[in-house]
Amino acid sequence: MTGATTDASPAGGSGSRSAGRVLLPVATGRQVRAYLRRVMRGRRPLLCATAVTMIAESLLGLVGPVAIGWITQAIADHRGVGVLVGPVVLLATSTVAGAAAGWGSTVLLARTVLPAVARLREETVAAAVELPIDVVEAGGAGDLVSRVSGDAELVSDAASDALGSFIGSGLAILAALAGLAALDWRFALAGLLAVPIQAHTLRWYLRTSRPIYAGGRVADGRRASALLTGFTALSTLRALRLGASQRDRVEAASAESMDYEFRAVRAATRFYGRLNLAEFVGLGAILLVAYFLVRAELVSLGAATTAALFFAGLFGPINIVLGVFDGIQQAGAGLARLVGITTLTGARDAGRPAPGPIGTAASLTAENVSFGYGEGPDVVRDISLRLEPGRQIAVVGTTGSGKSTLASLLAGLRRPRTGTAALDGVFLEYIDLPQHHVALVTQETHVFAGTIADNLRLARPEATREAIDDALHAVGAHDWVEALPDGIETPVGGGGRPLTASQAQQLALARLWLLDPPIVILDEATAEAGSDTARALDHAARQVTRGRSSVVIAHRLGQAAHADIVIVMENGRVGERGGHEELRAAGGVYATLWAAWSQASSGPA
Ligand SMILES: Nc1ncnc2c1ncn2[C@@H]1O[C@H](COP(=O)(O)OP(=O)(O)OP(=O)(O)O)[C@@H](O)[C@H]1O
Repeated sequence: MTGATTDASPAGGSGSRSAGRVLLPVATGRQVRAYLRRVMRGRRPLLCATAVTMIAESLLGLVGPVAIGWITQAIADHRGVGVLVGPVVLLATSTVAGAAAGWGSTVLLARTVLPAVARLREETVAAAVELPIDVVEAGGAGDLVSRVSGDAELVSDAASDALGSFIGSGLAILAALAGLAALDWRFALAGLLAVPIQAHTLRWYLRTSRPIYAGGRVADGRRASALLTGFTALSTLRALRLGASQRDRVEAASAESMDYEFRAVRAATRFYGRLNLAEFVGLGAILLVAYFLVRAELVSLGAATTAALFFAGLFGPINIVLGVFDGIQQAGAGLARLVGITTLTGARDAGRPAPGPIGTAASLTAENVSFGYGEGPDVVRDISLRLEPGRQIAVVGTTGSGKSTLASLLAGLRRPRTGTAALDGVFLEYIDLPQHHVALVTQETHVFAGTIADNLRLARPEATREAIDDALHAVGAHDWVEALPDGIETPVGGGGRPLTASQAQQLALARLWLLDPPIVILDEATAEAGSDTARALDHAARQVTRGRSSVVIAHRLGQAAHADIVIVMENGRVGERGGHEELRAAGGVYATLWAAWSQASSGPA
């Protein structure tokens, strides 16, 4: 099992604990490097071509100062205008060629790096979608959202912008230093006086800003979690008048996040201030050296001008390179959080047995499955069952006995604490998107923003009009959908036409019909027993389970009468197990429940 949310994540990434919550893991430096090597594999030729055009761009950038130096010298020597033609043509050509090389390097960089960033985004979103619910719950959905949005944005910006500037400016610096040395080694030496100050400043800045950025990203995740909790639990918070305390939580998370931002800005201001000092020292030294060298006639005035221009021309690239560390540090913190998500599925895949083909006649088994929420006690205890192809198991029990929890374990949405849930012998957590094999309809059905047809085509994008009508007929929703002004094209969900709970449930069942999975698990409890709605939903449920293997959480006891096996849950355990008639005859808990049910309702539907 991948206990992904503990401090020592299974993949070795470090999870962080905050305010009692264990956040999703953050990848280690080694994991990030391994990930980068993997995504950049096969892109080496493009990367080399990018580097070559960047070097060309930087070298061409040096031609300008050299040409201006020649021109200055020619004017100082009172030479004829004809002498200027060569340097001027060189200046113009190098400018055009430099612009072309700059364009080429930008295009190549985009082709090299942007697909890698896109892949990182895709992989992390895919990994995030596959995370078991308990991992997301423990880590906080907000943290996950902030990773796949904010962190992905930082990495994308750094890769497409900062990285290019970093490489280009780094090369420009090297070339300019070489140019300085070529003019006179003493110029290079004078310019190098700035380096110790810059190196010290950079070391100080990296040491200071790394924890600020890492902490800031985590704080942003926490703020997103607090906000998301506020939105998703809005009605509960309002009903219980808990708005103020939730607002306090959001404010505290925002204050923490802002504190990190202030600290980052303070560090950056001091960083740039110290860099200005380094420039002042370097340029002062070069001008001093130039003064003495020209006076001693060891270098020409033109060479001295070129040297000063070279050094002044270094300010921009140096500031860019050092400033880019800012972006790279932030992106590094974001990248570690993104790769942290992929380590969870990576750890799962490392232990994954090669799954054989899972057929449509697969059998679903649970062996000694136990589960509890968070660090709480087990609410499902030591349950074993086997669902044979085409058979139906009904699970009954009092409220809170663990039925819905068992349903989510059998659907692979949650992972057992101990024991295993498997499909044809393959553990559910080793199967990509087990919903393709096992589909679950829960008590909370989400109506997605879009038309009714859009909602149904989520299950099968290529579904024809006829297929959609069939599905609606099967679940008994065809008539009310047809009666809507735009039929299946009527907008529903998020601002669209409101649907009743049982209509939403019917749409969920129609989606299931289109999805056509071999195994279905039904855990819906929208309708009051004995009502017309209950009868309609029971009919729809029977339609979608016909010919399939199914587990029906029988919130209305009448649903159990048609099952091959009935399991009675008591306090998380299997209390009784057997056929409907067999259990009725046994005179135990089920018989009592059934008698009460039959009396209270107008009879089984
Ligand atoms: N997300 C959760 N976090 C913590 N505890 C939970 C969570 N969901 C359920 N529980 C607890 O687990 C136990 C089993 O709940 P479960 O919903 O599985 O029971 P159930 O038999 O399906 O109940 P019902 O018929 O009311 O839906 C209950 O004590 C419940 O309070």
